[in-house]
Amino acid sequence: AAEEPIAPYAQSNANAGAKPFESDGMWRAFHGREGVDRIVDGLVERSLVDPRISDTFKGHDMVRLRRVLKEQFCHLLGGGCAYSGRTMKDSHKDMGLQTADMGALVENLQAEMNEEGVPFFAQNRLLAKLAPMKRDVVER
Ligand code: HEM
Repeated sequence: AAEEPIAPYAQSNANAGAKPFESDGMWRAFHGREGVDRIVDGLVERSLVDPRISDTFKGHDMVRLRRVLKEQFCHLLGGGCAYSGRTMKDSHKDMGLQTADMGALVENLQAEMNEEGVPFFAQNRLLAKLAPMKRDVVER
């Protein structure tokens, strides 16, 4: 499916907001590309019907979001993907996100990781990597 055009920006793995895990243990715990694709698709679908946060996603390009979110997770989990998306600060600016929105998204991610059968310790290692991004996502 086609993506909507966006303003140009500098692409870099540094935009992904954290350094990747170095071994392939996490990538395997998430069942590789197929597992990550299922988790990201499920996360987006779950968030689109979640009354707490669904409005936030309206009018945004979900084709692009799915693609770059899959890249970001693959990159961070040590799957060897390059991340081609924007920084976490640029991606979420002017969206007015609050701590509760971050909590809702994390709950949806946990539900998808559970459904995929990702071991609990591996779930928590990913969540610990994402947690510091809160300062770039949520508005002070
Ligand atoms: C650690 C937490 C989060 C991560 C890692 C994350 C990751 C991302 C990524 C990779 C993108 C796409 C960047 C691009 O288009 O170049 C994005 C965009 C977006 N995120 Fe997040 N996100 C997080 C939190 C949230 C929360 C809490 C919400 C709302 C409840 C949210 C809603 C959105 C929306 C609506 C977009 C589309 C923005 C646009 O169209 O320009 N995100 N996010």
